Amino acid sequence: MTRILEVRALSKGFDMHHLGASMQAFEAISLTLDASEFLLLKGRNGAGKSTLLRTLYRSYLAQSGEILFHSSHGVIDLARAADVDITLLRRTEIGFVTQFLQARPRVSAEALVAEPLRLAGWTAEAALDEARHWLDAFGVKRTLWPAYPATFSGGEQQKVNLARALILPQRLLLLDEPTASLDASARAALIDRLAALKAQGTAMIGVFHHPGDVAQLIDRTIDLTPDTTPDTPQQEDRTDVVV
Ligand SMILES: Nc1ncnc2c1ncn2[C@@H]1O[C@H](COP(=O)(O)OP(=O)(O)OP(=O)(O)O)[C@@H](O)[C@H]1O
Repeated sequence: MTRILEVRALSKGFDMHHLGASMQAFEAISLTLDASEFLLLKGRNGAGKSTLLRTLYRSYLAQSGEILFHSSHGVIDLARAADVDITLLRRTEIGFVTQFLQARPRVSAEALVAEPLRLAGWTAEAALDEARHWLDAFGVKRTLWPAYPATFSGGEQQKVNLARALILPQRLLLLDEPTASLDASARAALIDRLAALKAQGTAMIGVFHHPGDVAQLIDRTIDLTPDTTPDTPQQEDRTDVVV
């Protein structure tokens, strides 16, 4: 078993300056994740699922605790790593998949999807070929490939986003409701891609409104709702603790 992530006593709160108050999104979370494991985060609205994913990705700074990521270069605490290291890891080892595309002015859909490969050293031609393959796999119409995604429908933008986010195998993939508003064939393509990445060793932590979509991928479940007790067999097998 190859360890990918060890989260120790991780907490995150927000200062709400306009109210002169702070609120705790989650507190003292500990978990481990190995290669090829898929961990489902569940919990009621506002339980902190998205905030935990964003804290792991370092979009948010942790309040306390450790996020020990076993990178290909050694163990690094994502809670404390320098921004430059985080940028590099995001390029090569840690992916974040949401339903929202960050379109850029005058960048075509195919160029946007090819970009991670270009940054990884692929030639322009090979990267474009691969990008087109994934745009096709996710069901983006051929006529849209050279167009700018800013004007695409929500679902089309989401498919471009998935192609871009999943084109390169990563060590760790954070999934924040990636199936929301996808049509059935794109959902099937996404699940196929996640299954292939999992088989190749990618570890995944995901939030899904309809976990049934990914039922066959889930190895363990953690409930972030405060005061919940483990309720799945997978959890009882393991020592992960959410307090
Ligand atoms: N940037 C922020 N500033 C202040 N409070 C925030 C911020 N982001 C999230 N919160 C608060 O943190 C709590 C957890 O939010 P989060 O979005 O992580 O919940 P969630 O479990 O993903 O919810 P949902 O199922 O509704 O998507 C909520 O009470 C939310 O209001």
